[in-house]
Amino acid sequence: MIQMTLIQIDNYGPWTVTPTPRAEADLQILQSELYADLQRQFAAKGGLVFFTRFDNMLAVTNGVDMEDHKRIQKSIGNRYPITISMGVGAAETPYEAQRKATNALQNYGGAQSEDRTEVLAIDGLVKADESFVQIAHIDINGITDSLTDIIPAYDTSFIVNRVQHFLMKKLIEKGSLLFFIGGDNFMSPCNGLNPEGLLKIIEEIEDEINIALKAGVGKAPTAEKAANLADLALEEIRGGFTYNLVHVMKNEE
Ligand SMILES: Nc1nc2c(ncn2[C@@H]2O[C@H](COP(=O)(O)OP(=O)(O)OP(=O)(O)O)[C@@H](O)[C@H]2O)c(=O)[nH]1
Repeated sequence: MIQMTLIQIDNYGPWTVTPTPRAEADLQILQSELYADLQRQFAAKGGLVFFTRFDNMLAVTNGVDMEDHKRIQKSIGNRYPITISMGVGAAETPYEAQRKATNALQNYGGAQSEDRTEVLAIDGLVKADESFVQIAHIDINGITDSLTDIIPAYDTSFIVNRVQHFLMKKLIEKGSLLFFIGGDNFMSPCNGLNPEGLLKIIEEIEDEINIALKAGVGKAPTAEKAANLADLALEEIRGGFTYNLVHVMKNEE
C-alpha cells in the first residue's frame, strides 16, 4: 500500500492579489521556500514531496503519521503568511491514493473557502506492515551531449516537457503518477506497474517521439528508500552493469 498526501495552500489565489497583486518574484520565493521547507520536514520522516503545481503539492508519505502531519502543518502556520491544509489517502496504486487524499480534503470545502484553514483530512494511513513504495527514476539518455550542449536551452526544455506529457498520459492508465524533478529527470510513484509495463511505455515513446529513456526502479517500505534504490538502479544502467532499459532494485531488509 502507498500513502499519498495532498498539501494545499489555503485560499491562495485571493491572497496573491490582496490588497493588490503581490510581486511575482515574491510569490516565486514563497512557493520555492515552502516547497523546500515541506521537503525537509517530510524527508526527515522518509517522505518525498513533488512540487506538482506549488499551490497544490503531492507527496509520498509512507511512515508519516497523523501527529507528523499536524506538526508540519502547525510549523508552516507559525512561520509563513499563509496556512496549508492536507489530505491523506492510502491505496494499492498511487493514482487511487492521491484521489482519496484529494477527495478527503475537498469534503471540507473549497480551496478558496475562507472557512477552511489548516484542515488535516485523513482518509487512511498505511499500516507499517503493509507499507510498500515503488518509484521509477526515469531519465532521458545523453541529454547533455545530444541537446543541452547543442540546441537552445528553451528548445531542450520544450522537448523535456513533451516527454513529460507522454509519460504522464501513459502512466496514468496504469494508476501511476509522474513528476518532473529537474534536468531531464522524472520520478514515477508506480506501485502495481511491472517492469515489463514500464519498458513497453519507454519503447512506445521512443517509437512515437524518438527520445530514448531509461529507468531505475526502487522498491522499499518508504519513499526515501525506494527513491534511493531507483537512483542506484539507474546508476547501474549508466555504468553498463546491465543493458536493460529498466533495472529494478529491491530493499534487502
Ligand atoms: N533532481 C535530479 N536531477 C538530476 C539527477 N541526476 C541528474 N539530474 C539532472 O539532470 C541533468 C542531466 O544529468 P544526466 O541525466 O546525468 O545527464 P545525461 O546527459 O542525461 O547523461 P545520462 O543520464 O548518463 O544519459 C543534470 O544537469 C541535473 O540537472 C537526479 O538524480 N535528480
